[in-house]
Amino acid sequence: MFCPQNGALYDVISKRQTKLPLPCSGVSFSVREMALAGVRVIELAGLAPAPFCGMILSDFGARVIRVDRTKVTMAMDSQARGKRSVALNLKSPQGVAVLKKLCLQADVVLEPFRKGVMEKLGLGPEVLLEENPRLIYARLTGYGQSGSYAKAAGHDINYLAMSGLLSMLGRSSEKPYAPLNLMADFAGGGLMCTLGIVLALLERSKSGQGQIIDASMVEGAAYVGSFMWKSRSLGLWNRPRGENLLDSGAPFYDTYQTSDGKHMAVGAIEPQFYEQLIQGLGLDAASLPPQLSMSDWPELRRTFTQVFAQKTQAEWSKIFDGTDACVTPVLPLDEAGSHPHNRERGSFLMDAQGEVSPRPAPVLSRTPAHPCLSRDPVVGEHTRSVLEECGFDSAHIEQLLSAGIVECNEAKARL
Ligand SMILES: C[C@H](CCC[C@@H](C)[C@H]1CC[C@H]2[C@@H]3[C@H](O)C[C@@H]4C[C@H](O)CC[C@]4(C)[C@H]3C[C@H](O)[C@]12C)C(=O)SCCNC(=O)CCNC(=O)[C@H](O)C(C)(C)COP(=O)(O)OP(=O)(O)OC[C@H]1O[C@@H](n2cnc3c(N)ncnc32)[C@H](O)[C@@H]1OP(=O)(O)O
Repeated sequence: MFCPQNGALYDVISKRQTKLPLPCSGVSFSVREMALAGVRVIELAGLAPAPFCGMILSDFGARVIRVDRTKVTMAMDSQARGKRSVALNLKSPQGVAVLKKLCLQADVVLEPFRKGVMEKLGLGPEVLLEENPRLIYARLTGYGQSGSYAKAAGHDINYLAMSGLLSMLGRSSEKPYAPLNLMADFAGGGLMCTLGIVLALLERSKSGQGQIIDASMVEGAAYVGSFMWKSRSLGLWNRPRGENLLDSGAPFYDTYQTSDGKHMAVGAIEPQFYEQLIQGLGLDAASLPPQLSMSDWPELRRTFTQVFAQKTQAEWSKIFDGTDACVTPVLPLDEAGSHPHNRERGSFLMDAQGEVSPRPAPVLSRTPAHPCLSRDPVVGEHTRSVLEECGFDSAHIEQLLSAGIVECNEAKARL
């Protein structure tokens, strides 16, 4: 994979820095070819969702400047690749003036705070859009910019609960559980906000106008889950939680432990795939209850549980690989990248620190993302260079530094 910042190429498989033809185009490329090349983003440092949005934008070529607080030692942002960091005290008028100047030259400002915080700082949309009418002002919150909860604190599980979806997640006779902080923070939050920003950029290319994006994680998560609402008429969710086709109720849509304590995932919904599942398990279909006989699902699950427990995950993978039985190994994070299919596609990358993580998705054929693989920025590492690019002269920068309005940690970054 390629790092636009330092031009390095890293081969994920051999774990060596090397000059490889790029997996997508096979030829060298320049940063300008990425889809978001030239887009300038000001990301105000926040928790998981906004940093994810900033990382996606950076992966696809945007120049993301993350505005960190001063007097913090470590960034909370583990999704910082490709970003530059400016440490700026927004609780000072001079700090606000610096941010305004950065936003004058930006295409996007992304703020992760609860409703009203930016207005309190004198950095609300009215102010920034007045100064830069082309600015796309993205507001990523839990509950949105209106409504009785708008100013309430919360986290992924709260937003997922308010979306309606959490009520559907969990096994029969167990309480609802949140699938990590995936649904509201990331799917309905960071990713949905990214969609909003890209839509607004596209629209601006016709209108020349910026606009405000009110990205509520409650609404984003619910929107991602639209299928749940729109498929109720199909009878997919008529039974209690955990007793339906796709919520762990159906034995042919579930996971099973193997003899080596690992698991296999089974998704054999259609009859023609279910038939191959039964064959792979070595069972006689005639001796089993009908696939869709819900009252027999507990018995069918017991049968599948007993059979899967007889072989290792590798043995079952050997049996089911290459079939349409819809049976796959449940891979832990540190094995997903080395599975043959994922390796063949280069679905995971290794950065300069040897950390493996997913490559950006989706893959665009002509202008693919090429995430930066060098280390994450130190808080305030790029303060001086960013301010210089923005037109601050050295005397002004020194004054801001000595007044503690900004911090510059170039030296620390070189340690
Ligand atoms: C499930 C996830 C949450 C996962 C979080 C984990 C990833 C992290 C949680 C704990 C972290 C670890 C811990 O901190 C210890 C280590 C620390 C070390 O540095 C790093 C490693 C750690 C192990 C660290 C690792 C991880 O980071 C953790 C495990 C979620 O659900 S995230 C989604 C949360 N919700 C939202 O984002 C919705 C919108 N936001 C909000 O509702 C609020 O922001 C929120 C999240 C409720 C927080 O409320 P809070 O009162 O704290 O802030 P706000 O009201 O938004 O106001 C912000 C104030 O900050 C001022 N400000 C902002 N920028 C600056 C600046 N540059 N200079 C000066 N001041 C600034 C701003 O003016 C506001 O001030 P006021 O309050 O006075 O208005």
